[in-house]
Amino acid sequence: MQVEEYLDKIAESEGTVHLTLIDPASQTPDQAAEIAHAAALGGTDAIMVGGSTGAGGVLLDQTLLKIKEKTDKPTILFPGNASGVSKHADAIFFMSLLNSRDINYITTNQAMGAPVVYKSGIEPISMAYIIVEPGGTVGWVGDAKLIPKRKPELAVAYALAGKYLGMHYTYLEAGSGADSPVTPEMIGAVKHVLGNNKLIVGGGIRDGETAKMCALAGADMIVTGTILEESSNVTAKIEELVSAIKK
Ligand SMILES: CC(C)=CCC/C(C)=C/CC/C(C)=C/CC/C(C)=C/COP(=O)(O)OP(=O)(O)O
Ligand SMILES: O=P(O)(O)OC[C@@H](O)CO
Ligand SMILES: [Mg+2]
Repeated sequence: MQVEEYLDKIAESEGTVHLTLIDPASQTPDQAAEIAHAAALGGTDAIMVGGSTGAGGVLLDQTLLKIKEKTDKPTILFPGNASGVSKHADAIFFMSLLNSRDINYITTNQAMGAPVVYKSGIEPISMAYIIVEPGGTVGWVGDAKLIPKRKPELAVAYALAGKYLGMHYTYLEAGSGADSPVTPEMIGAVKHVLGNNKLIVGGGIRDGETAKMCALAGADMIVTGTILEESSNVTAKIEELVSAIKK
């Protein structure tokens, strides 16, 4: 089964998907594989691999290879630029940062990365990437014109544009390590116009209660990264998050 179909099926049958984000720059490949293994035991559905700084090349390849030794969960690239593509992943979130001011993040990195995706045969999953305040490192790196937290209508406008451009997924991003995630009002307003298109929410989600709030507001998939890097018991943390968002 293709990864997109796999994720969509889980969203349908279990209500919400949990995605574990691993940044190859944050630990060794062996440590990354331990986190992925522990996350799989806790019930995560797939492993996203990427970071906004220094996440390409040998470190990315080694991280993916080690993760694949330790778990059968699908691996999905979450690239910060064209160097974030690796043939060792199962799929890639092939995203355009719709509210960037920099054409590099709207189409150029995509053009530079596309031939690598083509040759490697990994599955591209088209995605509209929208960054909301505070935006964190990724907002700065991607030169995003941040969507104000209290302006859901602007997020709705970008999400609709992505949908009409044919993108299957929409990712509302508050930035890795954000103090608080995207508001339920914004999530609900965006999901309302997306209909059956899948909505991913990430940035600043640290506990089951917050994850549940995002899921109830309309998120189809929840991403957590930072909290897992900080957890002493990744399996228990994932169990907390997963049990809060699944039917
Ligand atoms: C499709 C291709 C080949 C490239 C897309 C390139 C685009 C649009 C990038 C968007 C801007 C960007 C810098 C995204 C990075 C996404 C990401 C991996 C963020 C989270 O990484 P963390 O490691 O959690 O955050 P820090 O890097 O801030 O720690
Ligand atoms: O690290 P956290 O805050 O979980 O954010 C995850 C993801 O949305 C970052 O791209
Ligand atoms: Mg990081």
